[in-house]
Amino acid sequence: MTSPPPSRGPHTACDARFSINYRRRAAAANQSFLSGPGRNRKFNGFSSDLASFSTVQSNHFSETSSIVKFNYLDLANHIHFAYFSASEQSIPSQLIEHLHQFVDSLPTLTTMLYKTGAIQWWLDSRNKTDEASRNILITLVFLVILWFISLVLKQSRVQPSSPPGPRGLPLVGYLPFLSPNLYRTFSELRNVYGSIFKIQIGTKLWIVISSPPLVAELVRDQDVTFANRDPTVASKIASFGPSDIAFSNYGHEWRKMRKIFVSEMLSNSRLDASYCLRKQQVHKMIADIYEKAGEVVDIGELAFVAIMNSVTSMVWGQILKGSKDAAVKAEFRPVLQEFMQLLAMPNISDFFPLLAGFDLQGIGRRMKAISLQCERIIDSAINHYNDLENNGQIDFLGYLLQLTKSDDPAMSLTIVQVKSMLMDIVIGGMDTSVTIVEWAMAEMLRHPKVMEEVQEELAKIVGLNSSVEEAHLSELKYLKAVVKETLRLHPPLPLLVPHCSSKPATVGGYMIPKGSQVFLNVRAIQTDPQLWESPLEFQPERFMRGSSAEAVDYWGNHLQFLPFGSGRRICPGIPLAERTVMHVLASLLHAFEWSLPHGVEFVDLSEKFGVVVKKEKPLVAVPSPRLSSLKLYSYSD
Ligand code: HEM
Repeated sequence: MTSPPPSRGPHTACDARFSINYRRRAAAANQSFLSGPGRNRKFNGFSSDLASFSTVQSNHFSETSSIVKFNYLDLANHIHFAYFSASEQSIPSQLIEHLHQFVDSLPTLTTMLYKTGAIQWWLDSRNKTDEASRNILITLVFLVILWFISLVLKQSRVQPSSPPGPRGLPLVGYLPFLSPNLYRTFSELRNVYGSIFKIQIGTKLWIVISSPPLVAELVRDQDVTFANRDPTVASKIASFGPSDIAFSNYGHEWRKMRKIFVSEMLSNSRLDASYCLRKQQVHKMIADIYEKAGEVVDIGELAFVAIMNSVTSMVWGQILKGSKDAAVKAEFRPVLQEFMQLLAMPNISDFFPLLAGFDLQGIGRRMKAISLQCERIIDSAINHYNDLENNGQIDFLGYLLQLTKSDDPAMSLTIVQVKSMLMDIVIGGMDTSVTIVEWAMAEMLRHPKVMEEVQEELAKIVGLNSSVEEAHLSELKYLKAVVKETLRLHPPLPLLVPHCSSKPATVGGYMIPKGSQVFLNVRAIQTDPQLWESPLEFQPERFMRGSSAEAVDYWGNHLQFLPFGSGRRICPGIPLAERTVMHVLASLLHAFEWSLPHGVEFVDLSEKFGVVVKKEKPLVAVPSPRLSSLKLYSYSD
């Protein structure tokens, strides 16, 4: 073995260039590494190794041709640069570790090669053949190292893992294990898999989320990505396409319809203007109940009639009068009931789109028939409007029909959009509001002290010689707390309306593929013991002044309480829902004392899962009048 060549003083220009580059990059890399926990140790180790190695070797190499030195230093420089770039990307820690090990071993490897004479051969080579072999070798080594680094970089781009979830059967996935009460299945799976899990149902991937931080990632950080819908076969038919607000994808037409809905149709001024229509229906309900004082009445049924009448009055005003109006309403009710049932039915066509053409359960066919009936009812109202040119009625239908003639593309609607928006009000607004009235009354019958307190508040604010008006509602703080507590324990849509991802996204560190259906389990969040004290107790006081949840509202700002959702898809009907539910409840409790029928000892709170989660058994109770004047119970058309 020949001894190492002696040092020949100062470094060449090439060394200097390497040294400047090296120092510049090392400084930058150090800075970057210092910002990442636990990385600086390795990097500093590597840089000092490489620096000392480069100094030692540059002394040894000074005897050899500058090409060799250039090649070697350039190679080191490239490795270092590639290593640095690799480190800049978020490479999984295991890969980083491998890369560190490899780079750390470079000086040792080279010393080994030197000792075995390989480098000496390289340095000593003088003839052309050796030089060519040496250059080929350098190129090969360089290529191998680049290949290794590119492999590491490629692996670093491995997608985050998919959320945990139960295994299903081949083809059908978890479908056979779903209970009709989806909420129950989701709660059981949450106990096993945590706040985010996936379920494969046929070809569909469901993601279920049930913690406020994950909800925030969805409805705040990535709201647009998750603002799509994946409507079922039945809901597509029901929403004419879909061409409505509830089932259309996020996009220009959806934004336009929603804007018209929120800022025009449900604006405070328009709701104030249509108050007389709602008020009439509430008075009619009180008069009807008075007729049955002392008898057992079905509260859900009464609320349904009052709310359906007030919603349909707002939708097509008073253009359908007397017997025509009564006939339409009588026809509408069973149609609506079947409509809701079909919407809630699990449909094979939704889980296996290839089978949709066969409509194996006949849900599509039945939904088409029901939708036609609804369309016929809406058409008959539209025809009346067309007959009564300039009749001055500016209810929802009149207003929307005007927009079909608008030249402004930002406001113009097609007739199909008008019909589907009317259906949104009827479908979205009716069952939800009726259900909340029924649950609130059920809870108050179970908690007579709460009912007493609401009635005391009503007596104080409204007085026993007046009827409740919408103007009183803002002062009824305790009743509002009762409504909030009911929405917390019995949200009508406990899983909201499923959202759908328009592109791949990451939530909670897990990969959510494009087209996944995402369920936000708000009911689980609203009864989470880590977020709520005594979460299963009905305690409206928790929302009253001075209590922990005093400031918690349902406008999507507090992610522990989301009965109407949050983000772009939040329910646009809150202003109308608030007025309707509060007015009906306040009137029922102000006008009557309520007691359980003879022989009934407790109120059963069992649930029936559907599009809306209702009471399984109808709520029945006995009313007795409590107002001072008979006039307050009278009603005339
Ligand atoms: C107590 C009564 C109500 C409750 C609890 C309720 C709840 C909800 C919920 C949870 C959503 C889904 C939000 C989401 O996907 O993130 C929703 C959507 C919707 N609600 Fe309501 N709602 C009520 C009343 C109303 C009323 C009165 C109307 C109509 C006047 C209405 C119209 C709609 C519409 C059109 C959507 C679809 C919004 C969209 O997809 O952009 N809702 N509602």
